[in-house]
Amino acid sequence: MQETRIAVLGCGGRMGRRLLAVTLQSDGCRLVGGSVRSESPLLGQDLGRLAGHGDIGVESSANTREVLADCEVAIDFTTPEATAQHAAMAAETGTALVVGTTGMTDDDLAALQQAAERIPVVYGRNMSLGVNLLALLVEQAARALDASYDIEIVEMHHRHKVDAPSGTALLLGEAAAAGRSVALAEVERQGRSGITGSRPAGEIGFASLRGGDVPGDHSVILAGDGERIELGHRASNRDVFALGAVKAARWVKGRPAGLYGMLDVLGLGAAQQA
Ligand SMILES: NC(=O)C1=CN([C@@H]2O[C@H](COP(=O)(O)OP(=O)(O)OC[C@H]3O[C@@H](n4cnc5c(N)ncnc54)[C@H](OP(=O)(O)O)[C@@H]3O)[C@@H](O)[C@H]2O)C=CC1
Ligand SMILES: O=C(O)C1=N[C@H](C(=O)O)C[C@H](O)C1
Repeated sequence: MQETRIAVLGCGGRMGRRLLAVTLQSDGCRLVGGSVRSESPLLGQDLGRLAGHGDIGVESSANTREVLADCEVAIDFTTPEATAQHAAMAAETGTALVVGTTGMTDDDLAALQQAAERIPVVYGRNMSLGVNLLALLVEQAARALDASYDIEIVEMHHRHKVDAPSGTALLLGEAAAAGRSVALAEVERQGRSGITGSRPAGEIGFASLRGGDVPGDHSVILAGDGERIELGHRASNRDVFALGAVKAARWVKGRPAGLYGMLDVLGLGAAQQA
């Protein structure tokens, strides 16, 4: 099989470095570029060194357009603003995209959708096999149980995470809401404090914890009278996300333009779930 030429946008970040390393170690992949911001102290660094390997003779660049033009698939785990700009550029260069950035606004998502009219884009708020399987189980459990079972979603992440609830928590909330055939926006409750009143039936609650170096823990609790069901996932390192992203990069190469989700990549179902 032909090699997939991959570039990593935001290659100096926590995920960026693991994406470099996993791409370098993956059969059928060639790491051909990486971008950093023009102000970054990591500009011009060898990508192999950034990944914790030996030098590979490819340096980080602040010329994102050139990086995009030189690869077949770009993987983007940066910030919502940067991802929206990268999507517009990738549509111009005709480069396929794999996006893992969370905290995207409706406008940022619209930029991804617009790009997906011209290029194939995989968008996944969690690239691990386990979380995507968990989302299917949550949907099934929420469908099987009536609204006398209260659904609460708890997530914990490292102290550096800037968005809450996590993209994964929202993905799991959407899965639970789909199981109940309601829109999440109609029933979600993000955080509680003060005199909140008693809990309305049907609410889907979110709680976010931050601390230490936790790569990502998620629990979905379905609490009824006399029993409680807990479905959960714990990532023990970031490679589980990077491996999913590189798998998506290999999968998306050569696909028609469109917005795809990790369920498509993982072959877990026809649903378009990002
Ligand atoms: N979908 C999934 O499976 C996962 C998603 N994520 C998401 O990925 C994102 C990144 O997470 P994480 O790696 O922890 O965060 P980091 O802050 O460590 O990394 C983000 C990187 O993007 C860089 N960056 C920002 N703007 C640009 C730009 N215009 N051009 C090039 N680089 C840019 C930053 O550079 P600088 O430092 O110079 O500002 C930084 O190095 C988050 O949204 C997170 O939620 C994380 C893990 C898994
Ligand atoms: O910022 C992170 O680290 C993570 N972000 C994603 C999210 O917001 O769900 C995925 C993973 O949990 C790690």
